Amino acid sequence: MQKSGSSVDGESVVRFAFRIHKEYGEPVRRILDEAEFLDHSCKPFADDLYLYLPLLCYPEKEERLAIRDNLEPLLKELPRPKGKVEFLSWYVKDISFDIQKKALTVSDILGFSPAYEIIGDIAVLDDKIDDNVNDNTDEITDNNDDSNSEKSAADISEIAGAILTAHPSVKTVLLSLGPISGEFRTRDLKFIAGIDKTETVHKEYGCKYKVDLGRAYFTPRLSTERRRIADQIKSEDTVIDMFAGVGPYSILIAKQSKPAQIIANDKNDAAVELLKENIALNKVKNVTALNEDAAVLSEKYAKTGDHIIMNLPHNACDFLDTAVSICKKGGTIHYYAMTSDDDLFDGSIDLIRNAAKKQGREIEVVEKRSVRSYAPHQYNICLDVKIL
Ligand SMILES: C[S@@+](CC[C@H](N)C(=O)[O-])C[C@H]1O[C@@H](n2cnc3c(N)ncnc32)[C@H](O)[C@@H]1O
Repeated sequence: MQKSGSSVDGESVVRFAFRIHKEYGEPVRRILDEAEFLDHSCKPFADDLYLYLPLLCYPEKEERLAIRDNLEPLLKELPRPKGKVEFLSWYVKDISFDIQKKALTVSDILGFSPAYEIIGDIAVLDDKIDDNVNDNTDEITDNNDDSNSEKSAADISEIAGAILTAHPSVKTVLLSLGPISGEFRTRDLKFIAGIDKTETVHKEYGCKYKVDLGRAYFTPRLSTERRRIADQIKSEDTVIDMFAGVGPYSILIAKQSKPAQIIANDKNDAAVELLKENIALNKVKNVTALNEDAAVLSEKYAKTGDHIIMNLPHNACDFLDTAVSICKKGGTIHYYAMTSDDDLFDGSIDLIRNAAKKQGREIEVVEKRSVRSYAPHQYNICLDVKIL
């Protein structure tokens, strides 16, 4: 990276800017942010036509080429902005940006860091928010040590107030009364502050998911994992999402990878209702929503899937016979499980090999991943396994 000439003048600072037509602003901002070029200490601004994004520095030639390679396909996909578009240089120097005032965080207000998770405009308070605590992604904010379950009602309402102050976009604070549990992986929630509701719309990688946290499973913590799977899907593929929930794998795949067809199934009626709404909300056409027990999928979909997604980590093993039977020769099963560090992968691989063997098939393990930690020495893993 080359150093940009920058100077501070009271409330503003001079930076290199990335200038792009306003209608392309959000996806471009995301790509530059992912490439870690955005200077978050300054406020982006727009004039009549263009958005100016503050850069930490002027990228080196190779970095500029990489940014261009990432942006060009995306810009081609988006509709051309209306009105006259001048193709000016993306990089402009000596642009003055206002400095972002540092917002108060929840721990600034409270003096400690409670555990909570934000989904859409709802914050869920709990020290065991999900199937998966001790997660090392950054989608949980201020999630450190404390157990909210041991706090008094007054403490809880003080925490809720701090969350509402520190996150102006949060409209509702709920308290999770226990872990995610049961066949449909849902949780009991208690309303604490703001607007009394459990429904919201969560945005992720350009997709919108309507969720109802009381009636169907959803976690934002798997966003990177969902993207990893979507990156493997090709346009001619058939994808079978056996435990689709409200559709975060299927819809991202439909939008990003545009495969021939996606069968998205869940046994929970409420999840499938939301899945259908999410298909409409995201305007994806190639997703078929089913409301079945996954065990019956082999009747209709024998040997049709190029990718079988088995995101039911606590008991995906019970559905391996079905998964093998609906997987085409050479197709891939994405198998999620909860395992401990004394046997992260081998036991699960044996289960998949045995299920394949029963149907006269062999396996090839393509990838073994620890997706996130779940409890001390316990991990949520994913195995990508070809069924030959
Ligand atoms: C861990 S959640 C994953 C949902 C979704 N893939 C996601 O990432 O948000 C597992 C889902 O499997 C569904 N499920 C549980 N048992 C099932 C079965 N026998 N057949 C189909 N779906 C089932 C639950 O209702 C739940 O939505």
